[in-house]
Amino acid sequence: MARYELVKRSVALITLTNPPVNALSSPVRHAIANSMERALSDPKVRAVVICGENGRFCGGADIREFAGPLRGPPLIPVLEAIEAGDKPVVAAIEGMALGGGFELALFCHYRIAQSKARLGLPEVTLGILPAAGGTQRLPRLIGIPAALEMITTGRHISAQEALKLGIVDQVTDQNACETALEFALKAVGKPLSPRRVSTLTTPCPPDLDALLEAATMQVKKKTPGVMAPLACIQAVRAAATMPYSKGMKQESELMATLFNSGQARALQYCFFAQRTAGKWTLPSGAQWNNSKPREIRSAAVIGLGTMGRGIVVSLARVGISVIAVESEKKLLENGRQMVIGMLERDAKRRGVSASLNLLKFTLSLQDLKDVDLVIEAVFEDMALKKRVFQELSKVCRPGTLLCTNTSGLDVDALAGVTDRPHLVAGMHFFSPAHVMKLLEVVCGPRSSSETIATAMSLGKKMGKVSVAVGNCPGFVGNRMLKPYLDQATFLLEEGATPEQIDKALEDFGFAMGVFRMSDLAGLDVGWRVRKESGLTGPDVDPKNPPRKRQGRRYCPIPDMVCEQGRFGQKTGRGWYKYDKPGDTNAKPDPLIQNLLETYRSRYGIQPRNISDQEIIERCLFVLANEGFRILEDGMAARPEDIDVIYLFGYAFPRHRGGPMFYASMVGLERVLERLEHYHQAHPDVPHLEPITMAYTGAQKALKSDKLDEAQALAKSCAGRPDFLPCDGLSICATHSHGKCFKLHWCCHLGWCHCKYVYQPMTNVAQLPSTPVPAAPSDCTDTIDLSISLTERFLRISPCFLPPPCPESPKYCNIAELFIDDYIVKRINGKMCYVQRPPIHTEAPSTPPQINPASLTPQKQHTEDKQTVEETVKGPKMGHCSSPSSSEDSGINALGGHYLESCEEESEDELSTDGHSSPGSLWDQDECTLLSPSKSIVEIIENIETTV
Ligand SMILES: CC(C)(COP(=O)(O)OP(=O)(O)OC[C@H]1O[C@@H](n2cnc3c(N)ncnc32)[C@H](O)[C@@H]1OP(=O)(O)O)[C@@H](O)C(=O)NCCC(=O)NCCSC(=O)/C=C/CCCCCCCCCCCCC(=O)O
Repeated sequence: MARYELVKRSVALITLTNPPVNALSSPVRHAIANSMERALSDPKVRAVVICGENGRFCGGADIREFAGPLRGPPLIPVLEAIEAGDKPVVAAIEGMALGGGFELALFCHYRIAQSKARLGLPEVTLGILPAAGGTQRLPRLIGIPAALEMITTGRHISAQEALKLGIVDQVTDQNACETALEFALKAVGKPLSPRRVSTLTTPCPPDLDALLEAATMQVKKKTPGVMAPLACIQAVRAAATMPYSKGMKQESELMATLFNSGQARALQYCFFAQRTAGKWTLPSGAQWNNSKPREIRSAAVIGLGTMGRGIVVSLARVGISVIAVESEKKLLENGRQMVIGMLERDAKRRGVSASLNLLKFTLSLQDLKDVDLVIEAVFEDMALKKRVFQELSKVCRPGTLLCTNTSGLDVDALAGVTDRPHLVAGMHFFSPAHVMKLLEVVCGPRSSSETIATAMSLGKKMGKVSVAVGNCPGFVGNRMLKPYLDQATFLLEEGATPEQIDKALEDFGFAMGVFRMSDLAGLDVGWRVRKESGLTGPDVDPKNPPRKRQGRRYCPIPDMVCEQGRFGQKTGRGWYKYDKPGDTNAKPDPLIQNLLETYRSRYGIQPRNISDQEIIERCLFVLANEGFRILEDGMAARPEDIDVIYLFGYAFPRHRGGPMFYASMVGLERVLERLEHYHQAHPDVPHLEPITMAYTGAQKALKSDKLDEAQALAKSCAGRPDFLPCDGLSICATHSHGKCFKLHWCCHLGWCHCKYVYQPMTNVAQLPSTPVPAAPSDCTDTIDLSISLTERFLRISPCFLPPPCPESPKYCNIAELFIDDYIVKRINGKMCYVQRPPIHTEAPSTPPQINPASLTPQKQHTEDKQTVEETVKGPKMGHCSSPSSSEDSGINALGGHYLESCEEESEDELSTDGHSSPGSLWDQDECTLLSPSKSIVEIIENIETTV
């Protein structure tokens, strides 16, 4: 965790060794403390240099540690020992010094930075503040205004800026460590007192109050409702007005408030969710670490509208040569000028030269024959896109990847008109494409893993946050947007105003409410989509437009607004009025108020007072509900992906974590209950129907496939602030992923989290129960299973049919379950919770014979799975096509049963062994995840129990 060396015979070199970012985990803090003690007590040592391995000084505190009880030596005393020592300590900063890493450097007496290094205090972005003295030391070093800016924004600065501000003493183009060693030797003998930042007086500007007040106003405007920046300002005030020790106390009190807040939890979740999204995974088993992307050197973009232009800029500025295609000379010329202007402005801003030489503009698709990848960005019209893809198929060399920038059309239908469906994928950019960070990479059923890997890697190269999604109308983001918009307009019908709804959403944290956002985006876009999908158009009676269309509630008000030529900001009128077209200052419009009143009286709707709570619940719970449907349909791999899409594509407030995380913070049972309540009030709005009530068991992948992915996911969740090991008191009825299943991590409010199902956990205390009749003492029908339950599901369960007991007991259950007093079983297609009898005897017997080869954990493609299952010795399950049947049935949070895919009479158990501790599991390698453990299976006769 830290290496200690004596170099140049008199300098102690302490190297932090905690890849990938040398975070200050407990062992690292230990190692620093020990190394410093050793250096200070060794008479040979005259100076100390601290650096980080692999060219990275330190990425700060280990954020994963924030999730659990704080262990190990506290950071501040460890750092104080550095400053207090009587030997000069020099920080050699390469790569980055962030957060606690930067604070570590501030405790050193000198700082040397490599010229490419970045420094900063990003804690505020994690919902906390720099609580290892950062808020007290930085103002003392560089003054209040500069420190305030760095601390409240979390901005990373360059080494040069750090030098200018007086944070570092020297910047070098050479190796920072070598330079620091030389520097340290020269510092020996010089007085250390002036180098101790804690002893400095904060330069206090005369207008301190005004400065802090202005900063407060700015923060409130920029991040309304977010606590951490405000706490940062208070801490910085303490640096200016209090002695160091009191300021430190204030800093730690403010930290304590933030540390346990939901906002901190949400923001830390966002940090990890963003990184998790890059680790894409497909139902086929292909994923980020087993699929190789192609290198893309040349690309083409078809269509130079707003989207096409943004995509060209995004490609060219990362060094990819681009051929831009338009259909008409005038459009091409217009597009060329705009693209060049955009690239020049972008280059100026970044202080580099514009890469105009990478661009070529053409009217001919023939010019695309040699490019590596094409992104089609023509008008959102399926027939047009199909023509383009047919043409591309003829023109481009056989290996060229063909991507479409559609916002919701069927990518597979486009793939189908080409000669290379496996090389077709969607790349859904968000407008403006050179600014917006989100990219949805749409995987069609025929897209190859190489195609997806290439699109994901290209997105990353372009600086996008790329998320792999499935191919369904609207993909993930726009599919969820529809029910959200619907709720907003239904609320208008029922009595709310656009201002009221927007205010509630803005108070929640959105930068813009739904109606202001729609005005900005343009109302005509949605109108056209509704016309194309047959929801509105000339056939609709304009005087009396029906409020139910295509079998569900429909609000015609948006169409009526468009019919008046009100398309939003661009026309100067929309849901609001603007002083002139293009203006952004939205003002309530009495004409809209009028329209709403007339509408309501025409349909006999009695307007009612609608609370902000109802607005938030209906708009946001329906969003999460659709998210759960998307997970269920397998169109997103995990809730993090959905949240990342909403954070980066739809400006969901980051301190709320995203719609899925927010729902879990509210409490999923509460969300379900409210959805049910609203659905009862509005039964003609299917999107309000809670997902667990509508569960259909859509995933059909083989069980072994699911388990592999669940394992990988569970492993990746270990130690994260938003996921905790199962408390053992709750169970997931569908999966029976109890704590002993070794696969299960639940989100902090009790939802079973795995790739395929996101199921509520039920507290055992709330489970209905039926006592189990005592097993006969001479029980011969008990089998000792010397394999883990995971393996049993994967390989062994066929052995249990027909049951080994000649008397053919009707029901099977596993005695050692994940919850002490309960067993879970499926009886006649129903999940039952059965209470264990008070005294229980186990009679081990011979384990079933297993083909050892079949126990090797395998990640394989679907075709291979059959082979594995065929190697299992023993009779096959007669009643259920795969051992995955447990995934297809269960009991939901509201106690309702839903159908399973097995036959009605099937009787198999759903349970786990009882011996795992998730905490220790993740240290093991992939193979031991499936290593055998003991479990007892009992066959119990004739239990009459239903729930
Ligand atoms: C710029 C980066 C560092 C690197 O970027 P990049 O190269 O692109 O790599 P990434 O993909 O981002 O990251 C690679 C992997 O590393 C993981 N990672 C990165 N940083 C950390 C970290 N700091 N901790 C843990 N893990 C980290 C990342 O997840 C990737 O993992 P994986 O490959 O996906 O598995 C970039 O990563 C970056 O920006 N990192 C974050 C930098 C940051 O924000 N640092 C600040 C951290 S917070 C901090 O330092 C706080 C300091 C104050 C400490 C004070 C402690 C006192 C606590 C007491 C509280 C008392 C309250 C008690 C109240 C009570 O209950 O009573």
